[in-house]
Amino acid sequence: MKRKAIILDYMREKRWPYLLGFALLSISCLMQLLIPDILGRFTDLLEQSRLTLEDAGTYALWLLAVAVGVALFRSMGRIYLYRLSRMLEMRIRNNLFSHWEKLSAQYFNNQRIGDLMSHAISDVSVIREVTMNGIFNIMEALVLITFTVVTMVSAVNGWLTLLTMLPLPLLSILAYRFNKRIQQQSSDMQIAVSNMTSRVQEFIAGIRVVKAFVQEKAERKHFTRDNQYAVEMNRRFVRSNSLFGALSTGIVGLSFLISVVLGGVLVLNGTITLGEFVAFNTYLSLIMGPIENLGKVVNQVQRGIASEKRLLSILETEPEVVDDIAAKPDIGQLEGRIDIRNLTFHYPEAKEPSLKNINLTVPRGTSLAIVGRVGSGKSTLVHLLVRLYNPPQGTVFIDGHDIHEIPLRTLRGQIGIVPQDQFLFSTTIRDNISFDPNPYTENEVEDAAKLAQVYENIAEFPNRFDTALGERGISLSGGQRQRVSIARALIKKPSILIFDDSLSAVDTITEDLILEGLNSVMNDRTTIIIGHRISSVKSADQIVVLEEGAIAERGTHEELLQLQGLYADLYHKQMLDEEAERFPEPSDGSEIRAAERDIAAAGEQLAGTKPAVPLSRPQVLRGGANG
Ligand SMILES: Nc1ncnc2c1ncn2[C@@H]1O[C@H](COP(=O)(O)OP(=O)(O)OP(=O)(O)O)[C@@H](O)[C@H]1O
Repeated sequence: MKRKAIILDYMREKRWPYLLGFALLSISCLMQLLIPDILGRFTDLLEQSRLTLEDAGTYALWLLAVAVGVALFRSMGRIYLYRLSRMLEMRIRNNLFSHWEKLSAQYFNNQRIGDLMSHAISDVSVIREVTMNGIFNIMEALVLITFTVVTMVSAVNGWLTLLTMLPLPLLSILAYRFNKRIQQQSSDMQIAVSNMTSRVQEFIAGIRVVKAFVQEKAERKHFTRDNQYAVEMNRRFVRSNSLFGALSTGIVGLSFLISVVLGGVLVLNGTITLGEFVAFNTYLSLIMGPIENLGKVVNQVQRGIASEKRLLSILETEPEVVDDIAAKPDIGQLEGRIDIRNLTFHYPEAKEPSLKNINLTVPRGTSLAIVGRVGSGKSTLVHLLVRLYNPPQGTVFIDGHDIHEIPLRTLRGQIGIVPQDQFLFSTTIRDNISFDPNPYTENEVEDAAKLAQVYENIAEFPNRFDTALGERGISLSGGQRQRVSIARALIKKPSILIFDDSLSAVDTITEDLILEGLNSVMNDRTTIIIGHRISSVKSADQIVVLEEGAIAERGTHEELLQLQGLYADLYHKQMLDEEAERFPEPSDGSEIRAAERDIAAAGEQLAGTKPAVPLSRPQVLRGGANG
């Protein structure tokens, strides 16, 4: 649905509650008009020496009653209007969150977290301010100024009113002149704050890298620069705001000066009474606040428009990956046969395709392993299977259905993916494992953890499955995190299970245990394993080697070895490395040096890079094909 205006649409929808708030405020404004009148009458009686003690008491009681009434209705109106704007704030945040949920992975690739946080916090708060204080001030100003001016004309003097009001149009001209500048500065200020937020967020997420590379000083320098810039932007904004505030106060003061001078002359020549003069100046002081506030409201509204524009640009971003019109809701259980036909895929704005003419069939219940260098397109291929990105129509099929025909919920609900980035939420291990719309029993959570070979680790934690994880599961080791994310995919008992380089952080013995365990549950299910270790891919029913987005080799482990290509090179390199490890201290070192030369040569050939130092085992195993 296209949204035209967040604030106006909301006010239109809540017009009756807003009218009620307006009515409460109007009553308080009208009651305020009684105060100058009471003071005027009191002054006239005093001047004519006709004031009795009883009159004084009555006037005092009236003033008290009016003050209580004004306070009561004004605060009721304020509370009421504030509640409406808090509800709008909550609604925008919810809409923003659910809209973000619909947007594609590509959208988030192009955004910085700081910008998103700034939209969620600053922009929404600015809108709340506009609808809270802004609308309150506009309503109060409209009612109070209109009624007061009418009373000033009818009850005191038309000319005096006209002349004292004369400087006020200057306020509108001033607001117009400041309009663009303040809006631009508000946006610069928000960008500066979001730059700073992004830097802090990135610094905290990468704290270990920063420390390991001794980059604290450099990071501090960058942060100080961003911080100074944010303060400077804020200063510019405050300077313009203050200048505007000062000039508008000056204009209001000028009108007060005219009132005192001209009003004094009118009293002296007997055109108005002293009581009317006092009442007139009290009327004027009543509208001074609202007139000043009008100036502020102009600023608030300007900032609100800028924030509304930014929020609308997010809320109007069309989600790229949605259920197609062709989606068939009756597609239920998937069996897991995968067919990929002539798949060529470009990321938006990428010059080169990341996948080129892929043709592949994975029968139900079989396993496919994908190996290849860094950036050869392995993750892209599996991301297309879960439609994190949209493959072209007619290229990817599951059980014979084009995946565009399979409702997203069905598709993703039946594919268990263990992503390369084993992101865990800052909640308990149990919640991380059972992260699925379906509820799971304690036994199911434990079974998944057992299959993923992480049960024993969890059982050793004092709170077992209730152990809370820090941000990104910081209290777990890399291997433990990887296994918890494996358990999270296994618990769904998916028709298709995908490991995107997800066994890299576990040792080979644990890897064997995980793969063995999987055999028992994956009988009828299809498995795709992306890996760099031969040990994790060699028993797959078919193995494909990707090279620059295209399938360079395919076959079983034995077939690929016979082919003597990239796969065989990777295998020999890893074998050599294992040999080197088995004979750590040869008599004169010549064997290990020879092995190291072979490994380095294989590494260069496969990864296209020249290792600066002889490779150690883990480097070879994980860095061979992926450089
Ligand atoms: N969101 C994206 N937008 C544009 N290009 C992308 C995007 N994601 C990946 N690429 C590019 O697509 C190509 C394939 O990337 P992909 O992540 O699929 O490689 P990979 O084989 O999984 O690498 P690795 O072994 O490092 O995981 C690379 O050239 C990469 O730079």
